[in-house]
Amino acid sequence: MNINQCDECSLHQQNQEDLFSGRCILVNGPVIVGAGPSGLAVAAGLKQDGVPFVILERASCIASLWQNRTYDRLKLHLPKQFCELPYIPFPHKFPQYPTKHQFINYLQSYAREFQIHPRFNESVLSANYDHTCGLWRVKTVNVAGDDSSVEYICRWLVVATGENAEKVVPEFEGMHEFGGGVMHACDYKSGEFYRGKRVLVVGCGNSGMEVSLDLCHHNAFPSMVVRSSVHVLPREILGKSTFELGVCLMKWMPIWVVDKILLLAAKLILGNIEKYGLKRPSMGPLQLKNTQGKTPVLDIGTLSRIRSGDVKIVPGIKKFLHGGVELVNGEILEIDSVILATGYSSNVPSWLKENEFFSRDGFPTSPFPNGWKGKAGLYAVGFTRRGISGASVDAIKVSKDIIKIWKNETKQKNQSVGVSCNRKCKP
Ligand SMILES: Cc1cc2nc3c(=O)[nH]c(=O)nc-3n(C[C@H](O)[C@H](O)[C@H](O)COP(=O)(O)OP(=O)(O)OC[C@H]3O[C@@H](n4cnc5c(N)ncnc54)[C@H](O)[C@@H]3O)c2cc1C
Ligand SMILES: NC(=O)C1=CN([C@@H]2O[C@H](COP(=O)(O)OP(=O)(O)OC[C@H]3O[C@@H](n4cnc5c(N)ncnc54)[C@H](OP(=O)(O)O)[C@@H]3O)[C@@H](O)[C@H]2O)C=CC1
Ligand SMILES: O=C(O)C(=O)Cc1c[nH]c2ccccc12
Repeated sequence: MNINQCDECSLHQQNQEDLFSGRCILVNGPVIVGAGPSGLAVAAGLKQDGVPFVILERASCIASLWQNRTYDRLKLHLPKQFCELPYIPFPHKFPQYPTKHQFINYLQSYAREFQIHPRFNESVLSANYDHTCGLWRVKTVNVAGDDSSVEYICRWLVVATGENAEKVVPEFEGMHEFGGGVMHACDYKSGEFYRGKRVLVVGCGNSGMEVSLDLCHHNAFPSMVVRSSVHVLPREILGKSTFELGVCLMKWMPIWVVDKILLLAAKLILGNIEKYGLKRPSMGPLQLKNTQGKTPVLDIGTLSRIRSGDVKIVPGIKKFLHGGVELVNGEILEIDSVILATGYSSNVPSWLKENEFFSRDGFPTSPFPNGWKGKAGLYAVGFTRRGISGASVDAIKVSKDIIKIWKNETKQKNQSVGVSCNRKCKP
């Protein structure tokens, strides 16, 4: 067997064609899938203690959600202290709500500081636990052109592919007859391409709301589909972040009481929003986020555009027609373009061959704070439905746990030098 030590990432490269049609690489440490904030935070923790690892990233850059799949004017909507990764704070000069460019710059210097070098353009196709040898087998395909595949073999597998890995694109009757442009919000960059156009924005989460506002800024005419209900909260209450207020109150009282307080404040500040067609869910905003992952809208100005009539609220879609749409109330709207702000899903079930730790929706079965560690060296980071601060909490726990075991195992291995490993991996 030809085993090479790779200096860059402490890999043992094993050129054994009979194991797998592509290359087979034995990793001395964890494989981390995803180089977004979650993957980077785990990597940083490991680096600090000298534990080697490999990060696999399907895109050609770190934080691809932020770099490739968000619109130009996006800002963080939680205050900066809730969006920092462990170990390195944001620069002091950052505003309360950093822009996406500031956030990306921070993540890039974070990766530089910890010398994190992901293997870009490697999309993980499958990961199986091999009971025979007690190791994970992670297969990737190179998506940059040559389609070559690699199998990584490792003791620990960290899933950091995110809650927003894939866009949700619903099917609508008559969509192919529509004839105008249709794009998902993740491909929307700016309203400048929609000047003077009638745009149907499907969905009223933070994406739908913010895309509609951006369209207004560019003199387009958005109609936003609200098919069920939505919680809209002011981003600030009496000058203090609503999110921060919620976090503070939750230390002292049950979540449903906090929800009542936030809703009362929202009513005083925003008035009755139901009269605009924005029906509120029966469950409170934080409880809904915690149990179903539905994020409340933190209003950054769309509501005043709804009040003024610049953003029209419309009910659910019945079907698309040529150059228009029929709504469930029978109304027919003429439109030029459609933006699907219909959300995202986890992609874990498509590649992780495991059915205990992760459920079929691609989230860990155990809720926060217990969803970070599975069996047989499997970990999850960034599936807490608590944004970047939740991911940071996970990342610290995961890296500490792996460091502890890795150090123990390395010590034992060093103590038993000369004893050869009799574990075998079958192809
Ligand atoms: C528009 C938008 C704005 C947001 N704003 C905020 C905010 O202000 N504050 C906040 O706290 N949270 C916010 N969030 C929540 C968001 O989930 C986090 O900000 C953060 O990006 C999560 O980091 P992550 O690393 O877990 O996931 P991601 O950032 O999605 O990173 C996952 C990485 O995994 C890669 N990947 C996925 N599948 C594979 C595969 N099979 N093989 C290899 N690589 C793979 C992806 O390409 C991606 O780079 C926002 C989300 C969105 C969509
Ligand atoms: N500034 C920021 O920081 C921003 C943050 N984000 C975050 O990104 C994440 C994703 O947000 P977002 O992209 O808004 O996704 P969400 O999942 O929050 O919202 C999806 C929306 O699409 C609607 N929808 C889905 N399918 C259909 C359908 N077939 N017909 C009509 N409506 C449909 C949903 O309605 P229903 O509820 O009825 O299912 C819902 O209103 C969130 O966590 C959000 O907070 C997003 C934008 C900006
Ligand atoms: O922006 C997001 O998607 C987040 O997940 C951040 C977040 C976590 N918990 C919340 C509660 C209310 C609004 C946003 C969030």
